[in-house]
Amino acid sequence: MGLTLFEKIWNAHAIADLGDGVGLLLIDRVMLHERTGSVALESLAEAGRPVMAPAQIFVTMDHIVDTLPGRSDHTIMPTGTQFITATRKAAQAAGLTLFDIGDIGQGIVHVISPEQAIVLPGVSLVCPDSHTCTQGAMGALAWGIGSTEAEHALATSTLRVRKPRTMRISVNGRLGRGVTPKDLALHMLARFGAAGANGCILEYAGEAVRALDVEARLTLCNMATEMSAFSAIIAPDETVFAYLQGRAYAPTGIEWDAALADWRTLCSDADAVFDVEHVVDAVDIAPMVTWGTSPQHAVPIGQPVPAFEATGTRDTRAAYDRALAYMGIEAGQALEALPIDAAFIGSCTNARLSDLRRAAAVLRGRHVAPHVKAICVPGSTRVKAAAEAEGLDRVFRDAGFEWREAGCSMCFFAGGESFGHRQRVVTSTNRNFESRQGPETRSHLASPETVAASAIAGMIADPRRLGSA
Ligand SMILES: CC(C)[C@H](C(=O)O)[C@@H](O)C(=O)O
Ligand code: SF4
Repeated sequence: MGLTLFEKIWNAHAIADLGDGVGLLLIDRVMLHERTGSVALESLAEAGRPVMAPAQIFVTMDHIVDTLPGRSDHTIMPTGTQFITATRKAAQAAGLTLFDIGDIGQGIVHVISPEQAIVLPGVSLVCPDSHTCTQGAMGALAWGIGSTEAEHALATSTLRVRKPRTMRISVNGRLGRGVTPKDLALHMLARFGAAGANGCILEYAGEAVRALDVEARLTLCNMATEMSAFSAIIAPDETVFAYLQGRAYAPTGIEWDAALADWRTLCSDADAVFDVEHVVDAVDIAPMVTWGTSPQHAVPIGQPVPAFEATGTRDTRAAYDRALAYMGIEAGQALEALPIDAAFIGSCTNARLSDLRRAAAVLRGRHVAPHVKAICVPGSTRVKAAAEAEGLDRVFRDAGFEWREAGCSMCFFAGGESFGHRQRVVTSTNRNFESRQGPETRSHLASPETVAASAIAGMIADPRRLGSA
């Protein structure tokens, strides 16, 4: 029987079989950010244990750092500065690579890693952050861990891992005009549910996935954690290899040639067997938006809020009622044309250059509705610089968007900056949980072009109706 891509990478990193389905794996890269990384680094230093392989550890400032222009170590979050300074101090003391405030390499951890070829096909990479699954789009085994596990990985370059079950979702056909990988991810969440990939390593395959560029694949894999997957992975191909060549940490010369030969073997064998298989048809998918407080609460924009009976058995009646009450909407109500207070383009899901380009194409020559607070936060300082080099910042600013420094920003309200009480936000992020973007904020997840179209309309809008100006 053939092997899945996951099994090939697992076998290449297995040091010992610890029994009961648990293996000890070699860890090639650890990525850290100031929110959870500081905890791991400090605790390790307190225990007097050194980092085993400092050259394989990369640290960035993204979660707590302000994204306001002219930022410094000072943050709106009262205790935020401590996280930043502690992370810097610990990273410097341990001799780690640090992408600090003001550094071109700074940005959201899952954006800067592919951007600098820190993550490569076939490597094992961990980060104390649940969206580490994003990086599986490069053909790596990359997954989110806790701070204690991060400590272990830092000290030993190994980790105990329970072998996940395997799942493959094959996406046939091609996505239609104006339909994005974010819509595909939300479509799958609506169909399979927030527990749909429970603990599985989820391989995305099929014609529609092969056709995606690297940034689109990153968006798709980003939301696997919202389906409770262990992680996601896509077999690396020429699209990925071309993207990586020449980037900062990519191999060069004969090492590149050797790596390429190895990477070309990284795919699931034709006779590999997965524990679970699903097939999705890309042509069936329309631009999506969420109506509730879980990413699984997603519907095509043109459809009304579904009745409880139509949502399957995933929510209890009480949870469904609570979600609607929280969101201030009713069953059967149209989502399209629902008035909004704010629009947010940012996050590790949808703040790469291609996302900003597509949103800018919607915004060009238009202006956001007067009552809408609209913010764009590039995913990394490099994305910001590249966007500015082609004038996208002007498009956003002229349209009435704030143009920010790179970071997680208002994807995740952690006591810092936020949208106002009960504000309705259309957002390109990945989580619409209660109070995710501020006190009792009402978040509607969507693609960057849907966020842009909605900002202009002042209400939830289908970007296909607006098109490029
Ligand atoms: C703060 C961090 C640990 C958290 C995560 O793990 O994902 C955050 O990034 C999020 O998106 O909720
Ligand atoms: S952008 Fe949002 S989802 Fe991504 S790592 Fe930051 S807080 Fe988490």
